[in-house]
Amino acid sequence: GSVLTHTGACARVASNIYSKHRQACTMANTIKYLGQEEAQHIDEELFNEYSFSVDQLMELAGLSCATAVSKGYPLQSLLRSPPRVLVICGPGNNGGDGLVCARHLKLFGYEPSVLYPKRPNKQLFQNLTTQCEKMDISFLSEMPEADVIDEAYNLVVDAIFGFSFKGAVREPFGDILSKLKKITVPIASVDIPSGWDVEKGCPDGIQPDMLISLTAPKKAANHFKGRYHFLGGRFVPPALEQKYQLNLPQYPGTDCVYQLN
Ligand SMILES: NC(=O)C1=CN([C@@H]2O[C@H](COP(=O)(O)OP(=O)(O)OC[C@H]3O[C@@H](n4cnc5c(N)ncnc54)[C@H](OP(=O)(O)O)[C@@H]3O)[C@@H](O)[C@H]2O)[C@@H](O)CC1
Ligand SMILES: [K+]
Repeated sequence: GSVLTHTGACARVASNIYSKHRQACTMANTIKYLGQEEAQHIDEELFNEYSFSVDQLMELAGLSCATAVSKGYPLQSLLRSPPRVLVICGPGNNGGDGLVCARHLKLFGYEPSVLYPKRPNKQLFQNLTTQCEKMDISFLSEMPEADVIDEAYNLVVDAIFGFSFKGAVREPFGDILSKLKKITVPIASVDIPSGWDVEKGCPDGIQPDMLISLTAPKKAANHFKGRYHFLGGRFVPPALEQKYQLNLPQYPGTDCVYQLN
């Protein structure tokens, strides 16, 4: 009896080790980290060939970001009450993801405030702004000092720049990023840590605690040293995934995020 039990236990341990090993190998070998141009091509293809609208994908991207935040920083774990979160939105679609994220964070019970200093003159972004305002999400008129952020907020969502960022940072974002370098509360970056080169990263840039890669990680994610790396944006059609050999991991059940580490 005891021999049989022992054999069974060994087989279970072995199969466990094997499946963990296989999981680790699949992870290490296959998920593709995209270059800037490749990320832009996939983006164009989703809209032009697959007929998605920006609103659709942005909603799923922003929902993924809010979900990842709630997994990494659950309401009951926050040190400051009320559960304030500062969401900083940039002038492109990364900023749009931030607005959607703020709205979902509010629905999840957080108290988001948005800083949105450069607003594009497009209906989509005006709508997202109105939706936030109607949900009593406050918009700040200027970037708070680093010590004020540390006192008032539990974390900062960085939705300033995504995969179209290029060149030297222009104002007012230079000032905003230099303040973000001084804060001690965690930063959760949407798609790419803002100010980082999309492929090479930025050793003296902001150092987020969380990165939410959308669609697929970008090469800059190789330089991410924070605690939580999530994959979100569960909207990639299998044919597109195959064409670009993205080798995305299997999202668990119906989850909209996958924790990479
Ligand atoms: N298919 C997908 O994968 C999906 C992608 N989605 C999301 O979209 C993101 C990509 O969005 P994007 O292409 O609109 O560009 P983004 O990175 O937000 O920045 C562009 C803005 O920044 C500005 N800017 C640039 N450089 C600058 C500088 N040095 N200093 C200052 N400003 C600078 C630039 O200004 P401009 O050069 O035009 O004056 C422009 O206004 C992607 O990362 C993901 O988050 C999801 O929503 C849905 C599905
Ligand atoms: K970002």
